[in-house]
Parts: sequence; structure tokens; C-alpha cells
Amino acid sequence: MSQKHPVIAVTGSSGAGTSTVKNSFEHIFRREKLKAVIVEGDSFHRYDRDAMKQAVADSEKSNGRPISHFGPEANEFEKLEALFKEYGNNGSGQTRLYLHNDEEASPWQQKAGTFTPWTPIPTGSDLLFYEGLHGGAKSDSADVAKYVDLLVGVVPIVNLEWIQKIFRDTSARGYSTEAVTHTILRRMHDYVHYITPQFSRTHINFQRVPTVDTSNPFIAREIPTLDESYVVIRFRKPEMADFPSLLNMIHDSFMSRPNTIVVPGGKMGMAIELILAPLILDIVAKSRT
Ligand SMILES: Nc1ncnc2c1ncn2[C@@H]1O[C@H](COP(=O)(O)OP(=O)(O)OP(=O)(O)O)[C@@H](O)[C@H]1O
Ligand SMILES: O=C(CO)[C@H](O)[C@H](O)COP(=O)(O)O
Repeated sequence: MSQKHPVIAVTGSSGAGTSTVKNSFEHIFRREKLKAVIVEGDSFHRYDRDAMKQAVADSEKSNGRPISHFGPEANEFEKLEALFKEYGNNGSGQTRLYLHNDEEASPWQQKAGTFTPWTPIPTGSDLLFYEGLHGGAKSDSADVAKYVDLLVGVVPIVNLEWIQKIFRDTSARGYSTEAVTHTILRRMHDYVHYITPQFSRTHINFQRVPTVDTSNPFIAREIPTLDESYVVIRFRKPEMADFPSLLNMIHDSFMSRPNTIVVPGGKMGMAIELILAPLILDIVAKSRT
């Protein structure tokens, strides 16, 4: 935790929708004129795509537990922890990008599946904003969560998460449904041990729940739309939210528990902005005094 240089993190599994939720945060930063350094979680993968393929094949051959992008073997948790700590101390640190496809890679004149060089983050920012798989991660050798001032989980129910993952990886990243299914299976151990525990460390979780049948995510053709879903929003500390005001402003919302409000899916972006803008402004105001 840092009072002076705050770190805000959105964490969620692959396909959960963290990149999509990032847009709502960017609206807040733009509207409130906050200078945020954006850090993408995939930048902290340990291997580029070719090296990862090899490392996965080696781990599968050795008959041990296969490694995955969810776990510590394939990520630089220590470097991520060090970045959050250094940023918290003095507002500096280094990051890079993982270029997923040709569209992202061509401006860098690099191949898809490679990293850009490590580069110092710009000075004079108001906050660091992390979006990715491991904003609240902990392993035997690293504690990323410890340095985060506001940790937000994005976690659809798992069938929906898999539909979103399969849809995105087949449509935008060139994988077959079979290849994505294999990846989901290979990652399961790390999913249980390194992804889901984060959602007990978060301050707030946004969980999208569909109201249409998603019982076989491996044959689903479409992602349920926002109008075909609700979002369950749970606060670790209920005092973080002004529930009467949220219930008043978000049409058709209701409380399902004393620390949980449910909003129609179409209101997800609005709910994120209404809930998080005051919390972010408060953190930044404290950092300035
Ligand atoms: N609320 C939503 N409603 C409808 N579609 C969504 C929603 N959130 C995400 N999606 C879709 O799900 C897919 C995955 O979303 P996104 O890329 O944001 O996931 P991610 O968590 O950033 O994944 P990764 O970490 O693997 O990049 C995308 O096709 C996106 O358009
Ligand atoms: O987990 C992921 C994103 O959070 C991706 O699967 C990971 O970044 C690897 O990408 P690719 O398979 O395109 O090299």
C-alpha cells in the first residue's frame, strides 16, 4: 500500500473481461484529468510465445504438472511485486508490452507473441493502473497484492468466462476451439491455486451472471449480451459504497446481501464509474496531501 503513489489493479482470469472493464476506468481518468500509467498484466509473462510453447511441451513431457500462464512458473511475479513496490515508493518503475497479434506487433516492427523492450514508465503520474491476471497474486516468493491500494476483481461465472475466452481467442488470436479447450484444461490447477484466491483479497468484485443457458460453453456460438445478464457487485467493506444512492441512480438494481448490490448487465459500465470514481478520487486526494 502506498499513500503517495497509489496502485489500482483490476484482476481477472483470461477472458474475464478485464480489458473491457479497463475502458470504464479510462473514462474516469479522462473525466477527472488523472494521469494514469497503464500496466498490462501480460507484460509480466516469463516467456515469449515460442519459448512458452517449448516450456509447456517440456513440462507436459516430464509427466509433471504442466505449466500455464496462470501460475508462477510462467510469470514474473517478483518483477510485478517489485514494480508495485517501487512505484509506491517513488512513482517510478519499468514495464513493457506483450504483443498478442500482428495488429499490435506491426507498429513495433516485431513478431506477434513477443515483448517490447523494458522501458521506464513516464514520471509525474497520479497513479499506476494495472489490468491483467495477477493484480492480487501471491506465491511462495512474491506478494503482489500487498502493494495494491484498490484491488478490483472481474470474475464472470466460469461458463461465461470460458465462452468469452473461446470467442476472443478464436476470433482475435487465431486459435481453434480445440486448442483453447486444451489451454483451459492445462491451466486448471493454476486457476484454482493462483487465480481464484485473488478474489478473496479484492476490495470489490464484479461478477457477471447470464440469464440465458450457458451450460455447454464449448459449443456456444455467441457471448450473452449485457442485456442478457446481471452483474453482482460485492464489497469487502460495505462502508465503501453509498448503497442508497446507487440503488436510486441505477434503475432496477437491488441488494442481495448487506454488502452486495445487483445491477442489470447494461448498467455495468455506469455502475463501475459510479462506484469507483469517488474511491479513486479519494485515494488520489490523500496521495496529494
Ligand atoms: N461485459 C461483457 N459483455 C459482453 N462481452 C464481453 C464483456 N466483457 C468481455 N466481453 C468479451 O469477452 C472477450 C474477452 O474480454 P477481454 O478481452 O476484456 O478479456 P480479458 O480479461 O482482458 O482477457 P485476457 O486477459 O486474456 O486478455 C472479448 O471478446 C470481449 O468483447
Ligand atoms: O492468458 C492470457 C491473457 O491473459 C493469454 O492466453 C496469454 O497472454 C498468452 O497469449 P498467447 O497465447 O496469445 O501467446
